[in-house]
Amino acid sequence: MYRPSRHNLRTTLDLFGFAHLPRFGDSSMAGILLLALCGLPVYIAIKSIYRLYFHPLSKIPGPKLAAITGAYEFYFNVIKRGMFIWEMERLHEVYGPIIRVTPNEVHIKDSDYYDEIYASNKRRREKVYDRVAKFDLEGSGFSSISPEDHRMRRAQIEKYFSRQSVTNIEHVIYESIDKLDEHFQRAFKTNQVVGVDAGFAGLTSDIIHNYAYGFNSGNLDHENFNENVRDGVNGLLKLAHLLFHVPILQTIMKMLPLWVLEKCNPYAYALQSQKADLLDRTTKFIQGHSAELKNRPIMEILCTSDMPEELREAVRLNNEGFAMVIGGIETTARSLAIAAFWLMTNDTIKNKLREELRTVMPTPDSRPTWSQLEQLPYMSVVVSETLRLSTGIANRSPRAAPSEALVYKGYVIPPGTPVSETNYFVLTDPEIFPDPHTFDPDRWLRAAARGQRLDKYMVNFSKGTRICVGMNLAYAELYLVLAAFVRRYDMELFETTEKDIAFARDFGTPYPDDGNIRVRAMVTKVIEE
Ligand code: HEM
Repeated sequence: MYRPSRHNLRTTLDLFGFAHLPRFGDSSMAGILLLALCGLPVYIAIKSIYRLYFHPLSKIPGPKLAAITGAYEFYFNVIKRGMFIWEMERLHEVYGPIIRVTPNEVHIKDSDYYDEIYASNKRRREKVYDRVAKFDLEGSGFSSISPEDHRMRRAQIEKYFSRQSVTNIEHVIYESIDKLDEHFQRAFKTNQVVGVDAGFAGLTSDIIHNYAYGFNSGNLDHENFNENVRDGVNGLLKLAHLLFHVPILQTIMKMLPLWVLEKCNPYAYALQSQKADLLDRTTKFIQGHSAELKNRPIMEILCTSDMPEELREAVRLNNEGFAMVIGGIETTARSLAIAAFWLMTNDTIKNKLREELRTVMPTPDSRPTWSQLEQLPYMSVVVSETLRLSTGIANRSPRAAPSEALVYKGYVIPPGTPVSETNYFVLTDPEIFPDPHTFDPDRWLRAAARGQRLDKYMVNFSKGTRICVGMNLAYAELYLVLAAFVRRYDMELFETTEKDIAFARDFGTPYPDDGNIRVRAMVTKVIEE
């Protein structure tokens, strides 16, 4: 067998003009290696000294290690799996309301400062590339960095999520409620345990797939709500910390054939195969294949509408649709599951709500509109309290003010610095929501009677220009589904405790300590009157 000798290899290199390269075995090569070995620690030392004493954020309080290296966050989020949020909570107790959480990012824990960071379009705010890149939604409104790109992309989709547009699709939500009802009725008759969280995820998944892509994801037609359809979204969420710290994995994941991915990582496989399926549908829409529905889905309209050439590319358009799918399933489904949990554990609240619902739902199968339900005072505060305790997005989403120095309690944050708050800290701020972990809808009524406006602190959907585009759909789902749930059945929790819903780990959305959020129940009564 031919083996190139060192001489042969060298001659070849010389021939191709690489004569200047150091030769293996040469003393110069050893010198370079030695320099690299010694240089690396020196480089790290110089960089650390710079970050600690000369960096523009060097005056911001916080642990030295977090100021020196992103490995601090890596340790808590990747090695200890989703625990950096609790470390940040601890650091705030030690260092105060403003801390430097990474070499380049400042975190503030002050519910009254939130609007400064997540500001309206009068004050320019940008997203931070590294923080959105991990979601691989390049070109979508969600992933846009500059306000100009964001405005242009969001303008294409926000009309489909206006109050009026969502009101127009209430029948789609009711179709899914009816299917869920069949499951609950069957579980009652057969005395079987029902996976309430999976049922709600099936419902939100069917609705958003139907509305955005025009097909029924079929979750509610499936006996167990086709639970593994959640794997794609959960896959993305569970991998997000790792992909943030080791971005090359994203590229590798996309390059690997699906069958290899299936063997290596079932979550990554679920994510990539779901995305590939949706891309296929987007491509067909672009080629003019219609979903043959009376109401054309958002993606079909987008793919055939007049928009600047640069916005029409299939992968970009699909990322826009996939952002709706990711945003629209677990967030709302978890809120519904958490509401179900608290309503099952508190008969007084459930009965009070049921009595109020009777005013617009004379029979259990009445179909009140979202707008009717919103006018019910107790229903409204149950929804607010549900959202407060379910958090929605757990991970911080920093903003940078490129042309403005933010000032907080005498600390000047230079323009362009990523600054964040964590929604959970606002939603459980004991100064605003005393006894914050108790499900207490009446707190909203008591505060209103005192003239205090708690809704100012409802940051579940973020604030400012980047506020959730699907907020109206989420509200409509919460109102319509919870009304039907409370008016139609009595349920008892089955092998489910607060531990199964408690926020213990941050994987983008809140996860319990072990596995996914889980609310299982027995239907003890189907209400007839
Ligand atoms: C309880 C339910 C929901 C919660 C708590 C929630 C929360 C949020 C938050 C906090 C953001 C801002 C993210 C950031 O700053 O990086 C956001 C953005 C977004 N959400 Fe939601 N969301 C919910 C439901 C939905 C639904 C039903 C959809 C379906 C369309 C959706 C689609 C989106 C999209 C596309 C964005 C990006 C918007 C933009 O940047 O213009 N979300 N959501």
